[in-house]
Amino acid sequence: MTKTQIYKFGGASVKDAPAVKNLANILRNRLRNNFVIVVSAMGKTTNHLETILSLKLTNQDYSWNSSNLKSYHLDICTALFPEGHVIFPKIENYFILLHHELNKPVSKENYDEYYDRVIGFGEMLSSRIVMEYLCSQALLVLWQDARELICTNSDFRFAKVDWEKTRRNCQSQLRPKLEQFPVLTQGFIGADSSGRPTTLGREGSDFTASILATSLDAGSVTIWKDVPGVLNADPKLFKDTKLFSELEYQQAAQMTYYGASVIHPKTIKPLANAGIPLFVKSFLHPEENGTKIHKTAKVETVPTIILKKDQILVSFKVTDFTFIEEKHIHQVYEQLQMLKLRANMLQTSAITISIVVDSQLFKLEQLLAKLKNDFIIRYNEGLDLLTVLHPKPDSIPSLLDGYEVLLEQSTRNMVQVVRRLN
Ligand SMILES: Nc1ncnc2c1ncn2[C@@H]1O[C@H](COP(=O)(O)OP(=O)(O)O)[C@@H](O)[C@H]1O
Ligand SMILES: N[C@@H](CC(=O)OP(=O)(O)O)C(=O)O
Repeated sequence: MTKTQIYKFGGASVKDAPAVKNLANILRNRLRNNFVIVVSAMGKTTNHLETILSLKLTNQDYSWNSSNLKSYHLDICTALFPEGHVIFPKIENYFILLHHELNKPVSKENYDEYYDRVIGFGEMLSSRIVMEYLCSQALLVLWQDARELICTNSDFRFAKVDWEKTRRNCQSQLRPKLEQFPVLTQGFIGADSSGRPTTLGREGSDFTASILATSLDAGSVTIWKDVPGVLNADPKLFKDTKLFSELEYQQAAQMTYYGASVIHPKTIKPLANAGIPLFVKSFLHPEENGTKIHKTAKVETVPTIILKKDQILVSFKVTDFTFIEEKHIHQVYEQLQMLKLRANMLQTSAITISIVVDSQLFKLEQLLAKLKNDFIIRYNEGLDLLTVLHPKPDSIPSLLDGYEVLLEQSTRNMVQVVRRLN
């Protein structure tokens, strides 16, 4: 049997009815057996579910938000299906289940588990709609609940994959189906060993494609995006970007590590280990080659700009007239780990440790509470972290025009700057 091929379609590629039709057109001449399709929630559904969750958490009314979300999905269905189609009661049913979950109590203590029970509804809705539409177009696919495949620990919202169990599930449950029909499943979601829903971290559907690929010894993974492939900067933020036709696994992984959001950072390593190529292609121009990420001797040295927004710069100053030692860094990192926060940048001086972290619900206040007795802590919110790989002398100044620089760090191959709009 030929090797499995995996296609992943993210939120932008299923954001409305024309997008779903376009997805079907992409599959029309490409679909065959031994084919897995991974879909994310439609458009910005996950963000909307997060809004509903935070309204619920703060005892505010979310009925307007949830009825909007329902109308959004029903409007897409109205444009795709004839009246009376089975999809309509299915969507109604998902929203009944969603409200059932939302009627349960939530607190800061059970928030992460609660979040994972609710947030996966986006992927459930999307995968049902896409599956029904493909079948209505004579593109027969089987629907698979990803929570029966992707086995994780119970680290809710940031669950870690149990690779052995996931591989066993894929081989025993998915492989026999794939011999008959292509299978469509959800990205981003999994379940722990007790069957409780978990998620792999925001934007984790790319990672799902990679997990399934390694568990099935796939031939390739293709992720379909609204850009021509991987570029040397986000084209929505920067002009005159350049497409990489190919990238070495490590170079692509490095870009994602610093925040190039076109690929989820965990996606590449499993594929690199298994030698499975990753294609990033445009769903708007599917005939174009896009970017191939694979084992290659080619080293790209084009200046590459990565911008992470909504960053917080936190500085910890020792209080006892000593200097910064390893134990202080350890203390800060220990708390970051407990809070599942990553330092996107770290700088130490004689008496201060400065870190840059993503802005995340509750996290800053928890970090401050834990460390306020040992350090004088100051922070600045709403910052940009700019990383330039392979910078040229003229790469940086224009990026700082109109900005104040709060922190800067450079090596031979990289410059990182924390900036704030003047
Ligand atoms: N270096 C880059 N090359 C291409 N796109 C990038 C890059 N960095 C960021 N992006 C952004 O990534 C987006 C695609 O990723 P994403 O929105 O997560 O897709 P989806 O959710 O549909 O899977 C693009 O629209 C683009 O704005
Ligand atoms: N829907 C989830 C998972 C995901 O990966 O989505 P996308 O493929 O649209 O980035 C999220 O928005 O986080």
